[in-house]
Amino acid sequence: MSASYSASQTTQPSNPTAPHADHRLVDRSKLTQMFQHYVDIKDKYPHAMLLYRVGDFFECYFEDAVTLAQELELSLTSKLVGDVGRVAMSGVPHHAWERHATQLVEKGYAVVICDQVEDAAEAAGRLVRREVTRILTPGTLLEEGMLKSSRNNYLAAVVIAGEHWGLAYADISTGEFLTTQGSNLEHLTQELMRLQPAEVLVPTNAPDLRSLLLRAGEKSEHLPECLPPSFCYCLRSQIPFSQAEARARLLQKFKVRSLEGLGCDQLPLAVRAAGGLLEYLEDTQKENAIPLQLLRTYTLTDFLIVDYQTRRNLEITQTVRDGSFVGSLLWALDRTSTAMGSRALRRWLLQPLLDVKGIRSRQDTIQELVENTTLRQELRQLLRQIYDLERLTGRAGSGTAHARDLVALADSLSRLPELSRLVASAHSPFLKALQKVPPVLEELAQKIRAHLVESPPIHIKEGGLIRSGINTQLDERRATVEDDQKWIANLEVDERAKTGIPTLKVGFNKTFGYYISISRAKADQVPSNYIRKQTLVNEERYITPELKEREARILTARDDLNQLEYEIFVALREEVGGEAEVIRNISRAVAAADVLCGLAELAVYQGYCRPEMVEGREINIVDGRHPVVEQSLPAGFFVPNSTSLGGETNRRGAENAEEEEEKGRKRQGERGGKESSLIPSLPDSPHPDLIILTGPNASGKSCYLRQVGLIQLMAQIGSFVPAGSARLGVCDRIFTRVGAVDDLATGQSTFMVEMNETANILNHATSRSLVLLDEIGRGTATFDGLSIAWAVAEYIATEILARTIFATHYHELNELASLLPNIANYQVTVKELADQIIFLHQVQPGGADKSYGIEAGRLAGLPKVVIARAKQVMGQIEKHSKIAMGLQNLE
Ligand SMILES: Nc1ncnc2c1ncn2[C@@H]1O[C@H](COP(=O)(O)OP(=O)(O)OP(=O)(O)O)[C@@H](O)[C@H]1O
Repeated sequence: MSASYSASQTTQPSNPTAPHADHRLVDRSKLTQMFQHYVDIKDKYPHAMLLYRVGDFFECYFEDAVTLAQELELSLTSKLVGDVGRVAMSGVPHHAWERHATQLVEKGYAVVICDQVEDAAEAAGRLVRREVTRILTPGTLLEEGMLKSSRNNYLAAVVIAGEHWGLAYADISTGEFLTTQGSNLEHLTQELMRLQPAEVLVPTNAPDLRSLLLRAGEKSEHLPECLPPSFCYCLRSQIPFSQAEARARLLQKFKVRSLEGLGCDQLPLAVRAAGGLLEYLEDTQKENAIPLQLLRTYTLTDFLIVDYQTRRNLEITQTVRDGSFVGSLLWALDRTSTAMGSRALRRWLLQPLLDVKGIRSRQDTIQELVENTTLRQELRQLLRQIYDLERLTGRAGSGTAHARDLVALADSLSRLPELSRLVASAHSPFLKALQKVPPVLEELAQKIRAHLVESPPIHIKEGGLIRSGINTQLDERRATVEDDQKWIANLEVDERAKTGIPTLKVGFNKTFGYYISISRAKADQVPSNYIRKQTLVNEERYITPELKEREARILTARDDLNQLEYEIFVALREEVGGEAEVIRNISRAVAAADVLCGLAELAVYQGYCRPEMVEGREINIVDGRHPVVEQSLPAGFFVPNSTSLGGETNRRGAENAEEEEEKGRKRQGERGGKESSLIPSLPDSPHPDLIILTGPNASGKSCYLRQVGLIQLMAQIGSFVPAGSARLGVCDRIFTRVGAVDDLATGQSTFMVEMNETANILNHATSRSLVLLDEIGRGTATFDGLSIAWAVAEYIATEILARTIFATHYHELNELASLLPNIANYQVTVKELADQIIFLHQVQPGGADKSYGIEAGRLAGLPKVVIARAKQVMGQIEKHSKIAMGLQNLE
């Protein structure tokens, strides 16, 4: 049973006079009609928080009341219900439900909204009609206030069969819907970590087949162990995830005869996951038909693979230290002007490209915008006036948009023709995509503007939305109401004249409606047709039959008017929803142009260059900079450094990874699993495959290492890069092994974490990969560590041939370069003065010939004798540690 439910489940209090706090334990025959309805609904959604509309409040009763009060720190009261006695109760004002529901969803609860769907007056004495109008779960949010504008909110579904898996995900607020399949569970984990879904659906054999929501970190025997614990999971029935049902559902949803066009015909697990996800939406979104885009099938290997550790180490979307956005690569690069662009940039950074053509067309667009300053600036200005078209459309399509959303949508749509005029003579692909605006969108924008007033109210059932002249019936009703209102407005003047009471007033309140108010001192002067309704301290309130008649007319006419306005609005909203596909197509183009325009702006202001993307394995960066550190230092303080790795001359490896794996296997076989040959026949090269990078603490090794990784990653999203110039071959993966932290959650030691990560790299890297290793072997005894570091570097340089930078304090590793021609030594230089070390942050060829640890100890104030002794010990160690020579003797 889910903890979200058990948290809300409270046992019957031992004190018989305490309010009931478990709806299952009351005698239902004794409940009032409304409460019977309440418990019926609660039975249907036992695992969700039920917010039940009563008048101006959404109320919770029984166990939900207790949970609501606890979770949102509200007061818990009770209500006397029929003959069952008191029932625990708490609630929130109806206009604030979104805020409170958001908090509950953030805490991992599913929330069911049961609203009044008719006016209390309409019900005229019988029970007001109430229906479940919305079910909110973390992955199915649509409301503006509940979503972060700069990131997608994904709902994912997984199907696992042995080592094979299917994964589908959708952002129902923007309509994206994708699916994929794989055969290695580790890849599933990595993909989930990339997506960071708000909710993950998992088919299960759990006995209770209704939705069970497990909050992040919560355990369940029904949850497959391979799934990372950091997400919110929803356990679902197996049936909609079956091949037949899932397939049928997809065919029906997308009105296609076969799944071939969607690309998943031959991917049964991908189909099952996507079908299961669709069923969940049907189940939770009720009549709100979510406008999803056509399902797209993708393959993990279509993109540069950046695993979770690497994304974390390179601080792509958040910093390692405190998980903040400020200081991350995304923070440094984001100059977008729209929410859509901001989300797209995040997606691009998490899924860089492999396809050189795709990269170049992004570069071409950036280049055009870099070169054409006026175009860039005008484009940015115009983009700023475009609201979140993707999400506004989503809300229109799902019937949750209010009138202000449609006005914002119309405003944005009417910017599109301006946008198209602006880019009319542009020639790069992503700007050309904006040149044609489907005429239907202009018409739609005009229609919305023609129908809706300029600043409509937030509530859509209380009138004041629709302009006059749109609907004759509406105009007639309005005229009647206005006439009657005029009559009432004149009444005060007329009655004052008639009665001779100058202080007479006409007022209105919710309980009595319209009334005539007269001070008590003048009460003896009231005419005989006045009927006294209420006596206050200083005044008497009256009505007249004529006033009441007018009032009834006004109120009914106003209700009718509001209803008619609502109907016109809903029809308009549906029309907008009907164009979701067209709007979203252009939104995607706007988002992409926004990202590229932002990257162009960045390139200009930060002095980035267009990297030349080449076919080979080359990574050639002249005067590269770290994009984030550079921005956090005063201008001109960052010291640029160059990098040259993996030139053509080193290409001993095969063209593609598969061939390479095969070669690797052969190599392994030839040696009968023996250790690798120490001196491979590699030609000398100015572009090594592996750089051993040494230098004192805080000299800039980590910074340099990351800068190379970030430049490569930026290049593969199509961005310009912080360098004087760059020639870059496309990488298939970037690996990092950086720093050392104990993984307390899994109880693994620093050293084990480090070894696991290193093993992962050695087992998966290819000659097309970029490997960044920062300190290997520090978490164990020095000799163990040094030996492992040596063997790892050697293995990479001889067997894998991945482009690698290996930062280390073991300057003994510099000896490797004398053995292997594709290894080069680099050092980050410092200037030593008598009593201080000056960091130059310059990376230069050559290895640091000494470790600065003892020096650092001296500067820190260690006693002189300790320093002197340390130097003696050091001398001894060095004397006996000519590793290369020793190993050669072994051969
Ligand atoms: N190229 C550079 N230009 C200017 N400042 C730099 C440069 N590289 C690094 N720095 C500064 O030096 C600081 C230390 O750099 P970094 O953490 O990379 O050192 P390190 O050699 O890896 O140290 P340790 O061995 O202790 O891990 C950085 O925070 C940065 O502010």
